[in-house]
Amino acid sequence: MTAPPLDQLIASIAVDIPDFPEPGVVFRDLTPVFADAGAFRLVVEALAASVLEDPRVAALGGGPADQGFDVVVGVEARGFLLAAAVALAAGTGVVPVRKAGKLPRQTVSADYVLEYGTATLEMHTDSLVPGQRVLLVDDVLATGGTLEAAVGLVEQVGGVVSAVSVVVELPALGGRERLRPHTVHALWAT
Ligand SMILES: O=P(O)(O)OC[C@H]1O[C@H](OP(=O)(O)OP(=O)(O)O)[C@H](O)[C@@H]1O
Ligand SMILES: Nc1ncnc2[nH]cnc12
Repeated sequence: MTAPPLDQLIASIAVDIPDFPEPGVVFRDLTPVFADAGAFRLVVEALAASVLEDPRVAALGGGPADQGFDVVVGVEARGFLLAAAVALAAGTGVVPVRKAGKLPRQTVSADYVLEYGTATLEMHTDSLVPGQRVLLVDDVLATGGTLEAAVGLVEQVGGVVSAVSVVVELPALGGRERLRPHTVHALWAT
């Protein structure tokens, strides 16, 4: 039996929760995907390969062995589950974008609106080397408010976003358009 395509595998394991965390929101719960050893490995490997496999960003590469990014940046909290694993698979380090008040040294910060609320993200000002190429990772791209804020922080501290990679994109909410001109990779769109 052949394995299903990755988007079908993710779709078959993820769970939709209507009206969570507020009425009208369909929450895409990916925790069962992360809990499945085989699916988690495939997801992590696909995210790590996402820049390399995209001809649009081939120009960013430094040679055949170059994967198109130097470091992985992950967004608290669910993005952390992915970012550390992707960095390990890619052989890079990992840098956190955190919710407000968690980082101990000098930070840049950005307020933002997401599908079901508002929040503030922060990043250490010295967390990236100027010019360092970043793969920005999160679990869900909904309105794009979170990742737009994270892109802004990466750029403020001198990073260059190679691509934004997520497990699931909700295209009806327009996040991809909001992140233009940055390249967005999604393993599943629903
Ligand atoms: O595209 P958007 O509309 O901005 O929504 C996407 C964001 O929402 C979720 O995070 P949440 O703020 O719920 O935090 P969590 O990871 O701590 O659960 C998700 O992990 C993304 O970061
Ligand atoms: N519909 C949704 N499901 C899961 N996480 C989200 N983050 C923002 N919108 C979401």
